[in-house]
Amino acid sequence: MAAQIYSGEKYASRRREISANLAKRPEFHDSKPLPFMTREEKILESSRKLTLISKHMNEIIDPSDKRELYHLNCEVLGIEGNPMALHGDMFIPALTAQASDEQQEKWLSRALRREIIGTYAQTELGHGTNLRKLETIATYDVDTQEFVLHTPQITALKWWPGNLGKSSNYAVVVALMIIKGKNYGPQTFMVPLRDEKTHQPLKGITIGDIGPKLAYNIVDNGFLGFDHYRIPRTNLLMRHTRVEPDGTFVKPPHAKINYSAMVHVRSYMITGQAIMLAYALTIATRYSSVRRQGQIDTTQPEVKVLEYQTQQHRLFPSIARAYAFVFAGAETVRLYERVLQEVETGNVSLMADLHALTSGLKSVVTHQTAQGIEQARMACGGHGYSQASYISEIFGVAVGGCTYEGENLVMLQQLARYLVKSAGLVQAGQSSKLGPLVAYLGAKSDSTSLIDRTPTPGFAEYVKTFQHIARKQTLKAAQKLFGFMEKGDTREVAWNKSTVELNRASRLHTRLYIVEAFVRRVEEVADPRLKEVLTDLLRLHVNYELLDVAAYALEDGFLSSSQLDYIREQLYFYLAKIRPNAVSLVDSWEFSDRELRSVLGRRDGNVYENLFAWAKASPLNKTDVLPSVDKYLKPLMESARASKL
Ligand SMILES: CCCCCCCCCCCCC/C=C/C(=O)SCCNC(=O)CCNC(=O)[C@H](O)C(C)(C)COP(=O)(O)OP(=O)(O)OC[C@H]1O[C@@H](n2cnc3c(N)ncnc32)[C@H](O)[C@@H]1OP(=O)(O)O
Ligand SMILES: Cc1cc2nc3c(=O)[nH]c(=O)nc-3n(C[C@H](O)[C@H](O)[C@H](O)COP(=O)(O)OP(=O)(O)OC[C@H]3O[C@@H](n4cnc5c(N)ncnc54)[C@H](O)[C@@H]3O)c2cc1C
Repeated sequence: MAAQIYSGEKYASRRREISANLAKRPEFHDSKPLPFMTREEKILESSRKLTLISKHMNEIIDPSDKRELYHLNCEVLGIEGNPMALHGDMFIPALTAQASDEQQEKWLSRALRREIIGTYAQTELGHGTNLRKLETIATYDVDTQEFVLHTPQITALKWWPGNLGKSSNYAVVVALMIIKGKNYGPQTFMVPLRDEKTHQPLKGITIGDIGPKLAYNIVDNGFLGFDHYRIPRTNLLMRHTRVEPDGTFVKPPHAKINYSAMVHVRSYMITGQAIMLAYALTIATRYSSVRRQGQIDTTQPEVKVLEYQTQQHRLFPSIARAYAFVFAGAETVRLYERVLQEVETGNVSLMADLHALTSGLKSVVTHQTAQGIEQARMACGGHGYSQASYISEIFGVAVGGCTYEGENLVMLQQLARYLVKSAGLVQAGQSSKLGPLVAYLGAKSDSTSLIDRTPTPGFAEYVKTFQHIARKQTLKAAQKLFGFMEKGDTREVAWNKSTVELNRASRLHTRLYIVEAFVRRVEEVADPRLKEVLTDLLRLHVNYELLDVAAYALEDGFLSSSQLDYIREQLYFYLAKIRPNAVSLVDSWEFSDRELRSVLGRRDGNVYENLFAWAKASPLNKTDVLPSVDKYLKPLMESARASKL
């Protein structure tokens, strides 16, 4: 099963080898539990381990293999980030996709060797979503052939970029490019921030950390201001866009080609989110198979809480989603790599499809992941609320994905733009022009769903029902938009009046895609035992997801209430059927205890002993009497006692 999750036996077994190798190297392990450290201690500890990784990486992994590096980072550094997180996630991808060969020789090679540390500085105090209104300006000075970076007002301060505050000495900075008074929109520049030897900020640069956040606090998200700060013309990233010495602007082959670092993260983060969801479910499912509370049969001992249907309903559909997301994530990474290669040859035809797909997936997956993690925390009762479970940290890190790389409701609108165009083609009788991701929009629905109308409905009946729902909502939302426009609204006003419906269409389209990705993967599985378990999980998934969106199919009679009853019964049937495999389904992700960092979720199942040992190690228990008691509480009680006398 691990080979299914990790798209092949090769990487699945490499993960095991890497974990086994690290188990023998105590210097790579957390020196104490992360929840017992201050933010400063965590950053120090993470930097220590980062240095070890840089020194010994070649002995443990193939550093050219992104996935091996990712696993090494998960084991050693964990999810709370590290001082070079953005270096790998965005700085290197931005240089790879946007720097010219010459620039890559100068900077990318140094970045890969970790001679310099970089980040991606785009968001500002006043603007994150609307990139065209960024306020940092890069004005071209033809005389000196330099760009002058400037922060004209407080809202123009860069704000949020990861590792900007304290760790990075370079950044790919996004600024509005002005040449001879003309605004050429957001462009990307390579900008030195700190002296390479002293690490002091360079003259003209104001820089620092933005303070603690909900989670992800090892990362020093930062602020950055420029005071007429000059960089050479050749620091504009010029793989696709160019500015000649005389200020002539040479357009890229696609207007949004500079957004590639964002598309990179959106493509990879689907897998990252699936893994975080699986972390939380591993913890909660293992704990639920140890925790005993209450009885189902009063003549029998107390049961494991995993026997309760409500507990299964709380956890198992999310287990299915974690599998679905990791399968969908593998597809987005494949498409991203393909588009990256094609863009190199000047072919930008798939950029819009990739953008639409990743915009929808990032939004739906992060939202459902956060929901699933929070349910997993609650499924652990009181102990879930303790940081010993580590689920609160997993939640905090994962839920950040709803905001970063494009606020979810905004990114759903990006997909909606694509869907509306596709709906326009259908309306114009040009369905043959629809791309493969939206071809279903041009098909005709059956009059009713065939679920429960055939002896054992196959996945095709479910897929058709999801297609019907997504098609109906897309065409309806587009019609609403077109209707407002016909009545005289501008497109923008009409769009704003239709966005709740449009975003619904985007979610339904994306959920259909996720179901299809799951079906595609299960169909490929050859091993019959594996296929049976995955088929059960997929059946749970399709029934659960369909129930969740059934209102759309009930309102036009595509599904009847008796079919809905059938879907509910199927759901309950598969909850029970999956129960014996539940622990194996989470164990199949093969997370080591070090990677999970959860006292509740450890493989040995000795929850109570482990919890007690953890509590005893809490910094508050180092002494029996705290200074706060000596200083305040004792005098308070003493004076209360004295006044009574
Ligand atoms: C192995 C496992 C690995 C796991 C790895 C996990 C990684 C985890 C990493 C965690 C690190 C997190 C770090 C976070 C970093 C950041 O957050 S960086 C900042 C991110 N910021 C954003 O995402 C901003 C969101 N805003 C936008 O993207 C844009 O402003 C916008 C909303 C898309 C609008 O852009 P604008 O330029 O104003 O567009 P318009 O002029 O309106 O045109 C829209 C048309 O452009 C098309 N388009 C937009 N983007 C793209 C694109 N990227 N590619 C192709 N096309 C694009 C869009 O479709 C519109 O087209 P039309 O409909 O045809 O007009
Ligand atoms: C953990 C984390 C890490 C980050 N790392 C980086 C980084 O490394 N580099 C970097 O540059 N940035 C980074 N960011 C910033 C992040 O990319 C932005 O916060 C994000 O893109 C959202 O933009 P915003 O903050 O401007 O939100 P806003 O756009 O202000 O969103 C506020 C609300 O307005 C709504 N809204 C905005 N525009 C529209 C619209 N057109 N239609 C309808 N509703 C709208 C949103 O849906 C939301 O409800 C990070 C953020 C976080 C939380």
